[in-house]
This record gives sequence, C-alpha cells and structure tokens, in this order.
Amino acid sequence: MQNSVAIGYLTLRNRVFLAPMAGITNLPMRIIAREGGASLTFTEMVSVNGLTREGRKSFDLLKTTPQDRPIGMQLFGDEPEMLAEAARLVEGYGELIDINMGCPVKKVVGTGAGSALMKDPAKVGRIIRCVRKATALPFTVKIRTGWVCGDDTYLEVGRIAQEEGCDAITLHPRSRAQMFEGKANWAKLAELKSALKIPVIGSGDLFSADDVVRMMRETGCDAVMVARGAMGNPWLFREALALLGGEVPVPPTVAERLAVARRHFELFNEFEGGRVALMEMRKHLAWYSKGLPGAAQFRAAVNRIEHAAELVGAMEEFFDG
Ligand SMILES: Cc1cc2nc3c(=O)[nH]c(=O)nc-3n(C[C@H](O)[C@H](O)[C@H](O)COP(=O)(O)O)c2cc1C
Repeated sequence: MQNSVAIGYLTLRNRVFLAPMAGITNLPMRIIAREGGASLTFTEMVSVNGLTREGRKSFDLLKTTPQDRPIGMQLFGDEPEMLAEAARLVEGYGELIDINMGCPVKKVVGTGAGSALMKDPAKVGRIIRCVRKATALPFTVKIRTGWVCGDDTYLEVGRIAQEEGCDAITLHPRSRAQMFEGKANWAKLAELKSALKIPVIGSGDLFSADDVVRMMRETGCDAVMVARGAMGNPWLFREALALLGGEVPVPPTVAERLAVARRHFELFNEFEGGRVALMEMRKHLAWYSKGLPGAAQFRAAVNRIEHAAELVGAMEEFFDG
C-alpha cells in the first residue's frame, strides 16, 4: 500500500497526497507537505471566472516551483465551456487538473459551483465531457456524497465521471448539508470504490497515520488525501508511509519541529514577503504548537510579534526551551 499509484499517465511515488485547502495549501505549505512525504499536492481552488478574465490573483494561486511538482490544479466553476477554457489556459502550469465539486461554502454554491453540482449529475456529465476534450492532462473530480443527506448522488456522479473519461475521482463522504459535522462515512467510499474501475481517492477525517491505514484497508481506496490533519503536522505523511510499509512510525523530535517551523517561515519569506510571512506564520505556529506545553502563551506572544528576528527567537525558545 506504500507503493506508487497511477492517475492517467501520471505515476505518483506513493498513495498519500495533500488535499486542496483554500487559504491554506499555498506554495510554502505544499513544499512542507512534500518534504514530509506527500507525493502529490493541489493548489487552492482557482476560479475559472478569474482565470478566463486573466485575473492576476487567480494566476498567482498557480504559482509553483520545480520542487513543488507534480501538482494538481484545482478549478471551480459551473459552466462547461468556461471550465474547458480554463483547463486549456492552465495546461502549462501543472501536471493534473481537478474540478471542485465538493466545496460547501455559500459564496461558491451560490454560483452553481462546488457541491451545488452534486444536485445535477447531467450537468456534471456535460462539464466532464467538455473539459476532457479540452485537455490531455490527467483529469480528476473531487466530490461529496450529495447535496443533502438521504439524497446521495455520488454513485451516479462517479459512474458519469468514469464514462466521460476522468482518470480518478476523490470522495469526501459527507453531504453538503453536513459541512464538516459528524463523521465522514467511509462505507460510502468503499461503495464507490467497488462500483468503479478508475482509481478512487479517499478524503475525510484523516488525523493520524493510523487513520490513513484504516481508511485504505476498510475502503480499498487507491490513495488518500490528508487535509486538516496536515495543518501543523507534516510528519503525518512520513508516519503514514511508515505504517503502510509495516514499520513503526517515528514522531517528530523537538529539533525537527523547530527546523520545520523555521523552514516554513523561510519559505513564506521567500515566496510571499515579510509582512504576509509574519501574518501567515501566526496561523501555522498555532497549529505547530497545538497540544504542546505552554502553547497558549506562545500563541499570544507570537500574535504580538512584528519582526522576523523576534519571531525566530520566540520559536527557538518555545520548541527548544
Ligand atoms: C479550510 C479548508 C479549506 C478547504 N478548501 C478546499 C478546496 O479549496 N477545495 C477542495 O476540494 N476541498 C477543500 N477542502 C476540503 C478538504 O480538501 C477535505 O476534503 C476535507 O477537509 C476533509 O478532509 P479532512 O477531514 O482530512 O480535513 C477544504 C477544507 C478545509 C478545512
């Protein structure tokens, strides 16, 4: 289970990916996850409206580096032709195209995109047909179980995705109405896996190496995507890979925590610049320090810091001290 997996012509060196997260899986976070062991990462979702109107902000979200490859570019929109046009525009920016059919937030579903598409499998079919014609890149969709509980469309959407030429499908087995409440229903992931021939990627409630192994065993899914569990814990990837390979996972040492937090800050400085780096690191340091003694005081101190050198000092004191 630790071995490679193919999505279309793209071979990934292992089956543990970093999931797309808007506002979080930017370039520094993706590099950190990759150095932790993730074999594939995704951009934050990018609006096809923005891309087709040549919005600089939308193209900025596709910013990547050679060490951040292979990368999946996640698009959101609801118009088949616009999604196809966006797929053509981004073709040179990454290795895989994914369409977001799972986002539950009002701003997105209000436009007919994200999980609103789970209400209309016929439209999903038109979108996939159109995008499939537009790009030769490996192409996937990421879905939820349906719009509301009791009105599941994931099996129908899954079959359509396979028939129309998707190379893989990711399921986060919650309905749109559930948002992030309750538990992800992994039995539905198992059902989708047995219904399809294309690879099925599992998402939902992966917070430890043990969760990753259990999801793969219980559902038979071909790969997994870690989302919230990777925040402040990029060691989850190496721990999961160790456990999948029959080895005992090794938790991070204090020195590793400090080294990775420092590296994360350096990456933010390199790619985003000073002020953004400081602001972004506040969020990540809250995650890196979660559960450690003195975390609350550390967070409060970090939130007052205005200079890079001071932040590094606070990190050294907290993780090393
Ligand atoms: C803050 C946040 C932002 C997210 N943004 C996206 C997104 O842009 N595209 C997407 O397909 N899923 C997005 N997701 C969903 C995750 O990719 C994942 O499917 C979900 O969080 C379940 O996995 P988890 O339990 O491991 O967190 C987001 C989740 C969170 C918590």
